[in-house]
Amino acid sequence: MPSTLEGQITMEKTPSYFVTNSAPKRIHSMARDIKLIIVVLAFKNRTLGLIDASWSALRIGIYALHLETWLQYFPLAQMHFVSGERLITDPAGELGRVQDFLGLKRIVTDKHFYFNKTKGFPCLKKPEDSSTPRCLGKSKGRTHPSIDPDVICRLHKFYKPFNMMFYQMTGQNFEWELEGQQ
Ligand SMILES: Nc1ncnc2c1ncn2[C@@H]1O[C@H](COP(=O)(O)OS(=O)(=O)O)[C@@H](OP(=O)(O)O)[C@H]1O
Repeated sequence: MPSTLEGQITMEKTPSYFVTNSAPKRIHSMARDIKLIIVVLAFKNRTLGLIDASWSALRIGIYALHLETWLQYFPLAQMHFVSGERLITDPAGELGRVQDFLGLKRIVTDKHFYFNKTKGFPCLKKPEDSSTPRCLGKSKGRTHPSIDPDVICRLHKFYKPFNMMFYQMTGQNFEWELEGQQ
């Protein structure tokens, strides 16, 4: 990782940290004043958990459980939760809140995104290092398999109490119980 200069913010992205029990303690002993950004998504909108209904896949989505571990080391004020659903429907709004959380000026706005019909996702109009629009690669925004409605229903019942707990802990309702979400 390159050195962070005055006025720069170092960012590191490892999705698995949030679900790794040993991560909060180790990260806290390294840097206790960092800000944590966690992207969360209704189970139905995640691919992994649906392809492989193993315990480890199910466990990933029990956000309340993971958050409880993190709260033993970091206060909620140092965390920001990004709605994975809104990141797709309103990327500028969601990134606006991320910039606020990081204490940055809202530089990234609506004018940086457009909806790419072929990709089916928002893409960048003009990335920093190029003058041409850019979408995320093939491994992002994959086609999801269709799932038996009965399995969806059972997963819904499984996650509901954990989601309620998560909304209470974060003070944010991600509305995954609304029809069409989860
Ligand atoms: N703009 C845009 N383009 C493409 N994909 C988008 C976008 N915004 C959010 N998403 C969703 O992000 C999912 C992939 O994210 P990541 O691979 O970074 O997740 S992870 O790091 O592996 O946890 C990816 O999940 P999959 O649909 O399962 O591939 C998308 O649902």
